[in-house]
Amino acid sequence: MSAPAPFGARLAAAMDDHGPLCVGIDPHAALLEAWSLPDDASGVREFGLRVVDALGGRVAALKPQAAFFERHGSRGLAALEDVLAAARAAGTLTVVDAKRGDIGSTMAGYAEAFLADASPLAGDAVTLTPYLGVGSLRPALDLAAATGRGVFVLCLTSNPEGAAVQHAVGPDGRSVAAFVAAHAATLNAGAQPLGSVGLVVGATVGDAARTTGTDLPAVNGPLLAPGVGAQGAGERELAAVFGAARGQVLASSSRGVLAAGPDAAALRRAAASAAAEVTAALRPAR
Ligand SMILES: O=C(O)c1cc(=O)[nH]c(=O)n1[C@@H]1O[C@H](COP(=O)(O)O)[C@@H](O)[C@H]1O
Repeated sequence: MSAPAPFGARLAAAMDDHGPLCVGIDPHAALLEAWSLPDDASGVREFGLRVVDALGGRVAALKPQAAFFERHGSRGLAALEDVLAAARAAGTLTVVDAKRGDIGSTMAGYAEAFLADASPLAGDAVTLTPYLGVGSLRPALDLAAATGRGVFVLCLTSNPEGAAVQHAVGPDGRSVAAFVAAHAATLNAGAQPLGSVGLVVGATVGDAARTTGTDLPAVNGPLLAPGVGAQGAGERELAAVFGAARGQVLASSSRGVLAAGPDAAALRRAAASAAAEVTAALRPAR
């Protein structure tokens, strides 16, 4: 069997086809109630499958939030596996939002869980946290490269508390965010049209890329931008945060789209409207 195209190339094609929108699958207890689903593993499974059913083949990517499945234990994890399998069958890219990071030897275990071909928890990409050192992520980066998968490493997160860590300046005078971005840039060097080592940069971070000296265009990889919708960011914020890196951005919205459910047609309308908004911001007519 031939090796799959690298994640960056597959994502770039999906963004061209559907617009640069990722819809998060975040089965919060309040949303389960609003969708008349039980707050248990069967509820999160049904929630996820309905989102895939409504939006599979219509958006660039889906991003199940592992936390909301893990809170239901082993049955919740089985539900996440089923949702990932359904998205795969629908031909839609998935980002498993698990935010893992550990010392290298343990990181190899997380990498096997979320990036190995044989793992039922593997999507097309996984979110990673670099705060045990970017070098500690090596097992995940290697396995992602070997299997045609991708990663999104936290860089400038959408929450206000992130700045205290991410804007901090190290002994070499570089901010933590700039250091993480430079690492990704090295790994993505020469990749066409986009590398597979992505970063998370919230759509709510204002001018943080500039003030922290984080060179986003140089990353040459995808930039996952949560914060659209429920956290308040829209067209103006996206354009301001990303500037010359706009073409690399995969904007992400969870509650902003999910609140329209459970009706499939309403979910589709909400996703189409969010996709139009982020497309206007990120891919203005040339
Ligand atoms: O990695 C993420 O996706 C992420 C990073 C970040 O900086 N901020 C952020 O909100 N997220 C995730 O994006 C989703 C945002 O959900 P909404 O605020 O409902 O759109 C949640 O699943 C968060 O965990």
